[in-house]
Amino acid sequence: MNTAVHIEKLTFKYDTDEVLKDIDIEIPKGSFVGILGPNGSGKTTLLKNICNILKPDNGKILINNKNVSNIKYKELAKIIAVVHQTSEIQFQFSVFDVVLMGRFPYLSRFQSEGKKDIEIAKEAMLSTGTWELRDKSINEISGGERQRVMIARALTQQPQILILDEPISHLDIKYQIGILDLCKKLNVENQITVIMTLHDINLAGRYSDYLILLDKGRIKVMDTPEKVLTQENISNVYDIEVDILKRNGDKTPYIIPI
Ligand SMILES: Nc1ncnc2c1ncn2[C@@H]1O[C@H](COP(=O)(O)OP(=O)(O)OP(=O)(O)O)[C@@H](O)[C@H]1O
Repeated sequence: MNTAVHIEKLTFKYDTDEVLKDIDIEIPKGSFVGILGPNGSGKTTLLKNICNILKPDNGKILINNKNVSNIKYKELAKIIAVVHQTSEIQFQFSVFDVVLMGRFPYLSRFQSEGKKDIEIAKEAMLSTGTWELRDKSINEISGGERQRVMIARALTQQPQILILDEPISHLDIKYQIGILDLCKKLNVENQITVIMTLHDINLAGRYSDYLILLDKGRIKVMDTPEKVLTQENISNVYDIEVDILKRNGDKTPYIIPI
């Protein structure tokens, strides 16, 4: 298998308690992977370990078969782009400048962006519906608009792997579907590996090739949505009773809490 991210025997703790335990995952290149799990189960911590913001206490993470801790910052930024749950930007940058910052891995220290960089940023903004916001200050747009701007910045990095932490949490239903459709299109047409955490189990099932279900820092199961979204798995991990529905001709199960 051609593997984009290979995690071997990873454990991680912030203080004394292990937040991630014995994590073994292989994410195939070009796949769309959804990470599910209750609040505090370790989803964000896992994403931060994958992109080298946090260092594992044990085990290792290979990106394109190279240990992530040995990949230089700018090199890693050409491979992985991350959209965090919250993103503080202190200065009054324009939305366009923030998106253009996504080109930093491709520029040397004092080099400014050229025509090609500006074109790439514009294209990313058009595809995320943020081009109209370009002259506004980044601190004067709504939470949902900001979320789309941060996705545009990540696309401007032209990554091989796109990591998104709750990318649709502030979005209305139209933009939720719009952003997930866009990620799927990038995934299918450009073979970008997409890894995202989501709280919406049904949307995660609908878009993902594989789901990872985390439970108290451990992997309960990683498999296709059909195999992960079972009454047993959901009630064990979330402690709720659910019904499973399937629409005609649709393989993906739908979860309805009882
Ligand atoms: N910076 C930190 N220092 C100490 N503990 C932390 C820190 N960040 C998270 N934790 C703890 O680690 C555990 C996992 O947190 P994490 O944010 O990874 O969970 P999550 O699954 O992403 O949760 P959510 O769905 O609420 O976003 C939680 O118990 C949390 O309290």
